[in-house]
Amino acid sequence: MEQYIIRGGNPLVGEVEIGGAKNAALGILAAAIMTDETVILENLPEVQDIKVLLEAISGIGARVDKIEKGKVAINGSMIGDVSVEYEYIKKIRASYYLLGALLGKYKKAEVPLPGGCNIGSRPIDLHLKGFKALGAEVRIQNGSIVAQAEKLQGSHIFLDTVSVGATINIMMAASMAEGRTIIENAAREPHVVDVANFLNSMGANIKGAGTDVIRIRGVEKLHKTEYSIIPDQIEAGTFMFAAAATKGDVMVKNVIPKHLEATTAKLEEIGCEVEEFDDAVRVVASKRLLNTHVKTQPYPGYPTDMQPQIGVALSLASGTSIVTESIFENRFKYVAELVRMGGMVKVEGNTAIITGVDKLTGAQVSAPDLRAGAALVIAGLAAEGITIVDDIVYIQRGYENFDAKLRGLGAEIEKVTSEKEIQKFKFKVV
Ligand SMILES: CC(=O)N[C@H]1[C@@H](OP(=O)(O)OP(=O)(O)OC[C@H]2O[C@@H](n3ccc(=O)[nH]c3=O)[C@H](O)[C@@H]2O)O[C@H](CO)[C@@H](O)[C@@H]1O
Ligand SMILES: C=C(OP(=O)(O)O)C(=O)O
Repeated sequence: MEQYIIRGGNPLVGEVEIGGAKNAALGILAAAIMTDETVILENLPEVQDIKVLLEAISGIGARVDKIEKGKVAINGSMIGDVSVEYEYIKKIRASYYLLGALLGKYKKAEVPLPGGCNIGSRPIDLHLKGFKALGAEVRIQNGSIVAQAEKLQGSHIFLDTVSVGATINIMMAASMAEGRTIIENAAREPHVVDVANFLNSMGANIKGAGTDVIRIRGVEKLHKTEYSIIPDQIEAGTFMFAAAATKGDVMVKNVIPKHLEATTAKLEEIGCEVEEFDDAVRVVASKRLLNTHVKTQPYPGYPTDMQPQIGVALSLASGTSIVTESIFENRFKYVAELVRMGGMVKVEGNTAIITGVDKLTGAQVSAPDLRAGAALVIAGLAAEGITIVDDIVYIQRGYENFDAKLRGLGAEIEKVTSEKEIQKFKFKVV
């Protein structure tokens, strides 16, 4: 079992390059099989979730050729099977995008109920409601969602809750439906826009992505394209908070600063300087962080995927902060681990009350999920002494070369697999 071992206390200083957005890439990979022509994708992050989805796509007969790092060619003309195997699906959430993609293209799909991080109950009723509104018959059978239709017919769909997954899934299926679909109360996340731009580059007709009303005129066929995925705003935000928590000075490169506005605003509120460039942001934290209140919201609000990272930074701020999680009911699992490192945090319902402490101290902790795991790494980097983070498989779902990128900023962090390696790290002279 791989673990991270960290000797905390070094301010992070230097430059870090951000990769492609995992959550955009997952939607785009699924959408890429909707044409029989070859699609070339660039800036794919080399993370576990992407590997799993690529395997699932090959598993149903699509051809996947790696051209170079982060660049693949996908050809969906040979898909012979519209039923996806559970082996792939149980590992990731975004496997549900194969439903919208296969239903749109073949008018039939069979995909096991998805996995992903255990951050809440995560229903997919809105995805299914959307497919039904497009005329599909949808049923759950032996643990799988089976959706099929004679033909898909455009429809007017109102999403009761703002859902990234449902918006993208319905958008994909509706792209190949007959007539016009309107999605109201649509999610506005940058990855929704990226998937829409990608589909449009394949010949789809989608307007309004990035607003809460998306209009789609269905087309019969989609065609080949070459497309480069947007930078990952959550990876970028994670490094921005790592800089803040360690009182560092980090230039986060290859980002779209506009996508980081909610994160930037909070960093400024807690006393960091954030300088914006065309495709980079620099975060400088020269004094003790200040307390604040934050509530997670759909984009352009503060992202739930950045909640654990700000929680850890606020545990080192002066005064009391309040963090409210309004998207998922189970996203405070890092708190128990943070308390073991000396954090003073109390969770009441969907709120964490954080009393800032002067310092955290290293401990052995477990990553409970992807972003909570990354946040515990930040805690370890800021803490005095040695921290060991277990269950880093969760972190590897969404961060490419996390430890190497952190080492590039002066962090002392290693990926280890044995007690011997841990001892070697502990006794390394610094
Ligand atoms: C692979 C991927 O892109 N994952 C992201 C995606 O997850 P995911 O697409 O699962 O999240 P959603 O945006 O759908 O969820 C938002 C809220 O809607 C609820 N809901 C959702 C669908 C549904 O059919 N019914 C329903 O009630 C959820 O329980 C949640 O409370 O967006 C989340 C919110 O930004 C992020 O935290 C995840 O990292
Ligand atoms: C929760 C996340 O991913 P998933 O929805 O795939 O579990 C995430 O990216 O933070």
